[in-house]
Amino acid sequence: MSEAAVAPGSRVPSRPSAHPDGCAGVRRLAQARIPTAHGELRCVAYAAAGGVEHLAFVAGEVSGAADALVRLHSECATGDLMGSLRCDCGAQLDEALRRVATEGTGAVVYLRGHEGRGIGIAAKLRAYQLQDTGLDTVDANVALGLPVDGRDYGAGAAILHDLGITGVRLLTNNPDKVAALARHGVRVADRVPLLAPTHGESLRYLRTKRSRMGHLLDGLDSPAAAGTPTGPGSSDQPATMTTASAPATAPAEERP
Ligand SMILES: Nc1nc2c(ncn2[C@@H]2O[C@H](COP(=O)(O)OP(=O)(O)OP(=O)(O)O)[C@@H](O)[C@H]2O)c(=O)[nH]1
Ligand SMILES: [Zn+2]
Repeated sequence: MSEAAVAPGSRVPSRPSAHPDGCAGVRRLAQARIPTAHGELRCVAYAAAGGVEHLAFVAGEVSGAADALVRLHSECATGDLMGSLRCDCGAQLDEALRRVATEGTGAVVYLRGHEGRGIGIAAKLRAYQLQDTGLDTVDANVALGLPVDGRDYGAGAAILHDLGITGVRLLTNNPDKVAALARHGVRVADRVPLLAPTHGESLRYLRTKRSRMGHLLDGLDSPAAAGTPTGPGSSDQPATMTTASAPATAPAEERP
């Protein structure tokens, strides 16, 4: 079934990697020490296919690690740079950096070219416009004739390989990301949930990720999250997202 054929409201099928047999090559370009609010990290820049430059922010000595704490973070200019509350990316990135720096070893790999789940920033903005007319994040991509999720993790796997990381504890709520890394030869020893505070606008997006993309997001139905006001102009006070079990009667999935 092609992604364009995803029926509205239905679960998106898992996507096999475009490169099931190996990792896209990357080339190490440069590195430098980067002091951050969470501690000192080493930033390594890589060149990948198509002229894309990825970044790895590394804490401590990871070479030879079989269970390094790792985040593969997809670029999101609106969330990561500008603090958009339409998604949880910015808060997830900050939390991942904090966790890796606190642990003292590990890496946050920042994957450029993943913007908008691979469709690019302009197309993501078009998708946002469609979402403001009622489509959810999956159907908006489909309506544009674009993949629901066009990301490939070959370069990410190659970067881990270059760093000498043989196995990871992966910071993610996305089981497809775990499977994709495994297909690229990275042993995923564990999946570590990465839950960010929810806001009125991101709650709808997160519920779609859970219901249609299989993301493992416990706690979305906790009273704090469910009670968060939604829509433009709503309070931007975060509702803490926890791993508490959901109540028996979950609110309807997002459809404005
Ligand atoms: N096309 C599209 N992309 C989005 C939208 N919201 C966020 N993104 C992009 O989605 C990417 C992040 O993917 P997510 O599905 O939020 O999370 P994930 O990385 O798969 O999973 P986690 O590891 O749990 O964070 C970033 O590149 C964002 O730019 C949206 O509504 N439409
Ligand atoms: Zn985002």
